[in-house]
Parts: sequence; C-alpha cells; structure tokens
Amino acid sequence: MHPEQPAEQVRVDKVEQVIAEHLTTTELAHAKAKAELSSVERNYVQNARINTLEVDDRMETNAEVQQQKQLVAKNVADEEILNRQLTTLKQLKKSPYFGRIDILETGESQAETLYIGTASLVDDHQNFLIYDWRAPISSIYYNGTLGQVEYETPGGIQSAELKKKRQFTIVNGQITNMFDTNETVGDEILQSVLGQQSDEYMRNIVATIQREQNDIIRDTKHDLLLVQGVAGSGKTSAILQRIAFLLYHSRTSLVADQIILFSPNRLFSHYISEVLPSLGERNMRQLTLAEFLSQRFQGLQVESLFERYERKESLSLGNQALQAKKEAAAFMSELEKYVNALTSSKLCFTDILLDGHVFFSKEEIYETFASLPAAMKITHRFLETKNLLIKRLKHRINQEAQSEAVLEQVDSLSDAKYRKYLGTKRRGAFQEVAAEVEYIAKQIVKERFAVIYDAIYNNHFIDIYEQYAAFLTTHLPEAAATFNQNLEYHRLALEDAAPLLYLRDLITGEGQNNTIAHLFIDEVQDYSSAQLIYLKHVFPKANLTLLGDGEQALFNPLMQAQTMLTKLATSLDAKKPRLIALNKSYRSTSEITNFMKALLPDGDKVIAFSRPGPKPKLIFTQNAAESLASLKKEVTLRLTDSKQVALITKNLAESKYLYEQLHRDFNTHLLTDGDRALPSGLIILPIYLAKGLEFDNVISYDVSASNYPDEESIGILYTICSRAMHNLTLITNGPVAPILKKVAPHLYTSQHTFKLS
Ligand SMILES: Nc1ncnc2c1ncn2[C@@H]1O[C@H](COP(=O)(O)OP(=O)(O)OP(=O)(O)O)[C@@H](O)[C@H]1O
Repeated sequence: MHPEQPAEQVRVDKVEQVIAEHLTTTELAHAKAKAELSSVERNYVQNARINTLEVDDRMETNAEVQQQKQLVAKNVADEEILNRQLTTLKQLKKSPYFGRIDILETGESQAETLYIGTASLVDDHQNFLIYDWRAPISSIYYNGTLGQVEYETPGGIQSAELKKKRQFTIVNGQITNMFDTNETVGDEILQSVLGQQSDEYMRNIVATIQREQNDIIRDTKHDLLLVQGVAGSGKTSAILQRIAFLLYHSRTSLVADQIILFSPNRLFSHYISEVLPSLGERNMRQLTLAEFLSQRFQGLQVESLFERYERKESLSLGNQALQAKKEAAAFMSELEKYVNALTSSKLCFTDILLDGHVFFSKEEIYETFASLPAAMKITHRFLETKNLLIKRLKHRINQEAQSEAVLEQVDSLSDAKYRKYLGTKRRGAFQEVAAEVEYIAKQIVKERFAVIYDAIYNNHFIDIYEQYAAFLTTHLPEAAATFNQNLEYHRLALEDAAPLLYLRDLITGEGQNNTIAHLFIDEVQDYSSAQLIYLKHVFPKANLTLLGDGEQALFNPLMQAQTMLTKLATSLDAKKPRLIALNKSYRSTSEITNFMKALLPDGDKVIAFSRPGPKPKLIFTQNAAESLASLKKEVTLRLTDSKQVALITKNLAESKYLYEQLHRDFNTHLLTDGDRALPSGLIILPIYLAKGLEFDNVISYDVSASNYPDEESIGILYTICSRAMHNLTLITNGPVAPILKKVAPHLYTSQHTFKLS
C-alpha cells in the first residue's frame, strides 16, 4: 500500500461528505422545481383552454398564455439542470476523482494540489475540491511529465512546474489502487481497465486518456481534423471525449444538438450511447449514412453500404470503374460545371398535376424560368420561379373561390365542416356576411389546391432524376442505362445518391443546414470523396473531425494518410487541416495485436499495448465437415468461461449458412442491419456490422485461400481479427489464405484435425 493512502482516503471521505451535502440540497431543489413545473404546466393548460372559450378576453389571455408558455420552458430548463446536477453528483459520489497533480506556478513559493474528476466540485467557500477534467489546468495531468509544463488558458499559455502526479482508482468511495507516476498516464491502471471483459456499452476513458488522444480531444484550432488510427487505438473513444470537451469548452455557444456523428451501423450507435451521459453530457445526434440518405429519397430504395459491399463481389471490372468515377471528387466538380452551364431549355421541368389534370404545365414553368434574366444565378432564378408559381396559385385560389360551384359548396356545408373552415376565426367576427362566405370559399379551395402548394414548395416541378440522367448521358453515357433501369424498380445505387442530391441542391439552392457546428464521421475510409463533399455541402458551417483506418477499408482501396488528408483538404475546402496518427493499439492483447499487424504490409507502425494473453489459434481442417466440427468445439470451449462469442464472417451468405449449421446447438443470434443491441450467447454477423465493435472472443470461419484469395482481402481479415479483445480463433477449410501464410508461425498456435505428413 502507498504510504499516503490513509491520508488520501481521509480526503476522499471528506469530499464524499461534501458531495452528500450537495446531493441533499440538490435533491430538495429538484423536488421543488418538479412541483413548480407541474403546477405551471397545469396553469398553462387551463389558460390555454380559457383562451379558446372566452371571446372577449382573447387578447389578454393570449398574452398570458405566452407568458405561461415561457414560464413552462424556463421551469423545464431549471428542472433539467438540477436533474443533470443530481446525476453528476451521484456519479461523483461513487468515484469523486481519478487524478491528482501538484504544481508550482511561476512566482509562487508553495505548490498547489489539484484533484481531477469527471466534473468540478466546490465547497461553500468556492474552493475547488475537484477540477473538471476538461478545465485548462487539467490538461497538465494528461500531457505533462514531471518538471516544467505549459498549459493553455483563455488568457494565453501559462507555465508551471509539475511536482507530482498521482493516479487513483476509487470504487464506491474506497481507494482500491493508487500510485505516483511520471508518465502521461501510467500503464498500471490502463492495464487493469483493458483487461476487463467487454460490456454492452462502451466506457469512457476519462481517467486514462493518453497524450496523443488528448491532442485530438482538445483541438479547437483546426477546421478539418483527420485522425488516422490503427485498429483499437481509441479513435472512437477519443472523439466521444472530444465531444464532451467541446461542449464544455464552448458551453455558451454550443449544444449537443449542433453536433452530428455519422456512425457505421446501428449496433455501434447503441454501443457508444452511454459514453456522453457517463460524462454528464447529453448525446450528440447520431446517424448512419443509410438513415441520412433514406430520409432524403422517400419512395426509393437506396442501396446501403452493406448491400454495395455484397454487390461488389459480382461487379464486372468495367462496372467497378464506373462506380469509382461516380465516387470521385472530379465527378462532383463535373456536376458543378454542368449546373453552372445549364440553360433554361436544358432544365427538366415537369407538369404539376391536380387530380390527373395539368395545373401548371411544364411549358408554363419553363417560360416563367426563361423570362428571368439569364445573368441571375440559377438558384435565384429557381427560387424566383417558385415564388411566381406560388403567386399564380394564390391568384387561382382567389378566382376559384368566386366560382358558382364553390359558393354552392359553401351553402351546403354542414355546421361542423363550416366551423372547421372557420378555424380560429369566430362566426360573426367578419363585418359582412359576404366576407365570411368569401373566407370560407377560399379555405375550401386552398384545401383542394394544397397538393399544388406542396408540389411547388417541395420543388416537384423539376424532375431531378431525369436531370441526372441527362447529365449522365452527356458526361458518363455508359452509366445512364443502368441508372434508368434501377429507377424503374424504385432503386438507387449508393454511388448515385450523393451526386443526385448535390445536383438537386445546386439547382434549387436548398438542402443545407447551417446550424450544425461539428460533424464527426467515424470509419471515414468507407466513405467516397463524393459523399464527403456532399456532407460538407449539407453542413457548410461544421468543423470536421474524420476518423479512419486505411487498413480497415472494406469498401474502398487503401490510401496513405497524408495523401488522404491532402485530398480531403482540397475537396472539402479546408483552411486549417491537421492529421493526427494513433499507432498504439489498446483493444487487444499484445499477442492478438502482433498477429494482426503481421497481416499488414506496413504493420510495423502498429504498436501493441503490453497486455498479455493467449496467442491466436489457427485451426487447420481438410473439409467442411471437419471445420464445422472444430467450430462447434471452439464455440463450446469459449462459452464455458464467457457469456458471448462473436463469429464474424466475410459476408451475409456465410453468416446465414453458419446460422443454419449452429442454431440447434447453441443459443445463436444472426445479427442484421436492423439490430440495435448485442445479445449474449453465440452471435453471428458479417464484418461490416461488426465495424467499430469489440468482443471478448472472436472466431473467424473459413480463412482459406478460396475465401480470401488475394491482397484485397487484407482489409477484411484485419478488421475481423482486430475486433478481438482476449481470444481469437481462425479456422481454415483447406489451404489457408496466402496472407496468413506470411504470418510468422511463432505468432499463433496451430491445431490440425488431420495428421501432418
Ligand atoms: N486511453 C484509453 N484508456 C482506456 N481504454 C482505452 C483507451 N484508449 C482506447 N481504449 C480502449 O481500447 C478499445 C478500442 O478503442 P476504440 O474502439 O475507441 O478504438 P478505435 O480506434 O475506434 O477502433 P477501431 O477502429 O478498431 O474500431 C476500447 O475498449 C477502448 O475503451
């Protein structure tokens, strides 16, 4: 035991006491706020009701209702703040802090002791008992080794001498581990954290953030941050901490809703959903690319990344080349040029119909557009056309409202219908009966013409699909027929989605969201340049944090990090790009990491974190029956001391086949794109659904030469192996994949189901 542990425990106890006191007062305040909120809400409902009943008091009650509404909003906010404080205090109570630094500021004679935890805590005299890990001074804990250190404050760079750095593990108020260290954050605590079993949810890494991860977390100077990190290097962990940091750093100007994270799949979204709440912050918005696209293409089946991956296997070389062209930045530039040069006669306007009859003909729309000055930007001309159409629609409504037919309709309305059309207006509020009739007549026509208004508002008077097909015909003629054919079946290939949306936005001038301040994209190596350009276009104000591992490229060719940064900075028009590389892998035991790095051509750059475990196991079998038998044995073995085993396959067909073979023997789950949570037992999933996840035990079935024949398979095999934290088993049916042959035999244990000659 550390000699100072008893003294430190006394301090923990004292801090706990303060936390308990804060908890009591906050609980009281929270209960009061809750009661106040429900009373204000009750009042609001009553007042709102009065408003609709009492005619004379209308103005007065309206103002009152507004006031009440504001009061409700304020009370909701107050209650939320107190609720969050309560959650934070409860978390602090279990483990108030994890670090201590003693620093001597320049010019001072006595060192100051600071304790660092997930949130700040002050006593009644405003002395800091705990500093938030995101406070400027806390960066010393993550960055500094003993001696002279610097840290950034809003007022500039400060320097100090770091005299002592201490780490704690505190569980339920008791110090279970504590030691002094000179390293950034010492190995010992990290060792024990990483040795734990996997969990349904990712944990925060606040107590053990490493120096280079800290760089990512605290960067506020760059508009494009590209993190290239090897598998398991903490990219995802670091960005979640970064989001928490940004929310703290810009707390007056940034809220969680202004941050979007694109995640690789829904399982991943679920897996990371607890990290920010555990740091006392609200979750950012999370989306998968498929979700983003399907919201924008209603009525069309947009191919998902996974379907594209499955399709790639059957794609001819010619079609692969076409696909690559559509995914390149150059294709998006072509589109821009095409739109800039579009003349009115080339725009694919379409009739607006009402009940099958032409209401606004495409000729009329075309003439409207053409009548506007050609020097005007296309987006302005388009908007102006829209305004003119709406004006004409209003005119038609007025005309139609005076028609005999409509006036007759007004006469024959039932009382209930009449009241419905009156809406918030009151009977008798009009000076003349005729005015009231006219009003009702207009309401009737408006209702009938609502589809026209919607069509104009939603830009349905231009056929963007036809426009895109026209673009393809002139710029990539080989691709036009397939696009049209897909469309007939209401399908859209993934590579057409971003260019199509871009084309639409470039013409209509719509589709942008200026409120998003930060856009995070995980597994960026799986995105095409065209998709990234489109996302940047949609979120023009957002700073970008892109995380990737070129080696885990399932969908795109491998690319060097620096090349990728240069390419991205140009195509995304970044002013201050920065590349950060993470080369240390934390997820797996050193045996697994050393094995998987041997798969890579430049695997030397991967550094294994020194956490020992069994070597990966390679089981050689000669036929399907033997390999299935070995697989069953291995699953049984793993399930004896673990609650979950992941069987990760190359594709869906393989997953389905194995499910058929195994579900009678084990509690087996075949995971699909729609799954959100990971059950226990044997789970079978194709690699693209396992992206970003980790498992105690991973088995890869059929790593034979016929399944992984060439260098292109490296990314897939590497990604599968790197999902394993503690145990990795590979089974080959027949000759092993050539990539695995290159791995030095001392890096794994082999097992044969047949006699070696
Ligand atoms: N500083 C750290 N302290 C504790 N655990 C860490 C740290 N960095 C990473 N880890 C752990 O290592 C594992 C891998 O981290 P993470 O999933 O963030 O890596 P990644 O680079 O996104 O991985 P991949 O690209 O392979 O999906 C996680 O279990 C994470 O908790």
